[in-house]
Amino acid sequence: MYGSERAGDDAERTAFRKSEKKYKLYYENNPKSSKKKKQPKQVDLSEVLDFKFISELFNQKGELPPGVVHVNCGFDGSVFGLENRPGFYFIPGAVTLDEQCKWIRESLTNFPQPPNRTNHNVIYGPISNLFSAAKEGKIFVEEERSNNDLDSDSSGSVSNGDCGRWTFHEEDIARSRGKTCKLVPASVLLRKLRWSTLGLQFNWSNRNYDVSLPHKKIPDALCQLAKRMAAPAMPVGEEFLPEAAIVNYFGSGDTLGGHLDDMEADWSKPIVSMSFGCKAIFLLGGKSREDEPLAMFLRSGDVVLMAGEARECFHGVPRIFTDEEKAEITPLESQFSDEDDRCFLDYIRTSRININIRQVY
Ligand SMILES: O=C(O)CCC(=O)C(=O)O
Ligand SMILES: [Fe+2]
Repeated sequence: MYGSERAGDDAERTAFRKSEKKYKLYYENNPKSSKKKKQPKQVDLSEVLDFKFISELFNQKGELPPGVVHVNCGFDGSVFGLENRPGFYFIPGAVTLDEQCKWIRESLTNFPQPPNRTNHNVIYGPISNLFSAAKEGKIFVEEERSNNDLDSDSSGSVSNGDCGRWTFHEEDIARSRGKTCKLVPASVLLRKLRWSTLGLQFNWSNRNYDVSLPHKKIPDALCQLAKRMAAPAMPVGEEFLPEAAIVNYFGSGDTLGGHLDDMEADWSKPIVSMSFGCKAIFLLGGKSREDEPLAMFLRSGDVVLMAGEARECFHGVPRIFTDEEKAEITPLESQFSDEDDRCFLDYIRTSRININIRQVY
């Protein structure tokens, strides 16, 4: 479902796919000799629902656009729904700026730490301290393997079955070994980090939760936040129990293809999906890929809930906006203005992070 995967021919022609193509990032064809930075092609955003604007209009005048409803549920802040998508909730600006910063930091430092798995696991095995290695300009080096090296872990380096042993090194040491070993800068690996999983670990090959994989509980503060956010979509008298979370990382041009999240047992429980960093377009389709999806903006701090019938709706993220004006992260940038936070600032200026939290059983 990630951007690099190819959809089949039939999938190419669905209403959902057409919408994905409409909003996807394309560049203008600059003449080859031009030294100018690549310019993104302009896209018509007039049909994209903007819940920030909807919320402002509702608070000022009590007005709502056709098809949008205000949900009266005692939540501290406005909650909106869609007439023809029961179980879908949008809470604009639900997460405070302080909390946004906290979860951005956690998503980059602690969440990708073993035993949590990331997309890098299959190639490199578990990687510890990727963010600090990137910050320090380190290089990941594959050591030459001898037979008795395999699966030994005494040096603190990583070994994972068929993967070699990879270790972070200072640049000069790494380059001196570069003639015989594979090298990957930590900054490249950080850029290519696409997901990490918290709590019960999701196995992407079998598309199920693998309870036999080692895991840590989701941090308590994140559970508390998710419980509070889930409330508008919860059956009366029940409490949301966060058991697993997927953290998605998007750089410029990255997409999340249309999909359903159907591996959880009880679809009456919501998926709590929180957005951080650059603004994105979210597509909410229907139960078939043939149904015309609705496009909406997701900004840093927005929360989306998908419960009940909305759990059966295709959805995805065809676009994030990384240009200064459209990313809408000025308040976040000022929070990361300290010199020590430079690396967070650099990352988030061109990235989006989504944390979606699930009750599995
Ligand atoms: O990034 C988003 O807003 C959506 C993420 C999502 O749908 C998922 O991880 O299943
Ligand atoms: Fe999803």
